Amino acid sequence: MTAIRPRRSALYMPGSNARAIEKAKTLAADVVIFDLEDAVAPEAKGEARERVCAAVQTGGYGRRELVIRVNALDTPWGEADLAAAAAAAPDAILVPKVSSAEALVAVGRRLRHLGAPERTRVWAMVETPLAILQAEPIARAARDPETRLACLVMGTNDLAKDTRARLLPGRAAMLPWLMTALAAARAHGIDILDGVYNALSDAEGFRIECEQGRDCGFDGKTLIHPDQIAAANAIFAPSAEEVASARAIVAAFEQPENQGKGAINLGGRMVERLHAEMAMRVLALAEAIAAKA
Ligand SMILES: CC(C)(COP(=O)(O)OP(=O)(O)OC[C@H]1O[C@@H](n2cnc3c(N)ncnc32)[C@H](O)[C@@H]1OP(=O)(O)O)[C@@H](O)C(=O)NCCC(=O)NCCSC(=O)C[C@H](O)C(=O)O
Ligand SMILES: [Mg+2]
Repeated sequence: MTAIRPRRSALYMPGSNARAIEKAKTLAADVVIFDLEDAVAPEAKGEARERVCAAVQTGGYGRRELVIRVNALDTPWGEADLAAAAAAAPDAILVPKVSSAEALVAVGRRLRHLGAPERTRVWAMVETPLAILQAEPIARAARDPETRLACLVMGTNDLAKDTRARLLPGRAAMLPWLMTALAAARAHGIDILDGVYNALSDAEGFRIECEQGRDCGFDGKTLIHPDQIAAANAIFAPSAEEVASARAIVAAFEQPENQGKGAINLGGRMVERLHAEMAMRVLALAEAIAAKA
């Protein structure tokens, strides 16, 4: 099994907000996303680019994964963002409004041309109606090493804007699109993060939406405020009961009497070898989270 990198909580912050960029060094988010796109006004784009790239190069963020969200390449800022981000060498560059696999191939080529280090991966926002319709080819681009694609990120605000679907409790309208993107990501072995929850002060609504995202299979949730980090970290981590159950399943299949069996009875439940594989992933994720502490 490849090493797991926990991505329970991915906190966006405007690249124009110096206080937030500094504060992120002390926050328990697994991922810090420095935004140069929608959270930054056009007149502040240049200054934000410089501030964000300097912060990434200077460091001080410990084990947090650092991601720069650039403006789309067809905007007046995209090319300069990509060049500056490539030189800053974050863990990943998040590309917004991706609607085709070809767009990712073009970004990958530009990054190679710019000399971006191999360790800098590409993440793609899934936030246009076309991206939903093209989710499988977009995720399949991860099989082409030139694209560097490692993770999809749902952009539910843009999806709501472009489709006119409403972001209501339960997300009935969004669920088919969330699951389409999730199936595409899983089919091609990459991670996928759920969209943001805009109601900053609604802790209960946020908890419910995190649990829904976790139960849908997302690896974590994108966040907009530090107050959302603790709940996301707890909900997207395996619970103590899940870890205990995973240990029991792995131990059961290690028993000599179960060596040749594909399915066993464990405490009144049928458990198959696929459950042992799932259990090993739960244990690996729990270990990776513990190693961060
Ligand atoms: C939403 C906010 C504008 C709220 O700001 P504010 O009211 O100022 O927050 P607080 O006063 O409660 O802040 C308390 C302290 O926390 C720091 N803070 C706040 N937000 C962040 C953050 N995101 N990261 C780091 N630190 C943050 C404040 O500086 C305060 O610190 P201190 O001075 O020490 O007390 C604001 O939270 C915000 O700007 N959030 C992020 C907005 C953003 O990045 N949006 C773009 C991404 S969302 C998106 O585009 C999704 C996708 O593309 C889609 O289509 O769906
Ligand atoms: Mg968006």
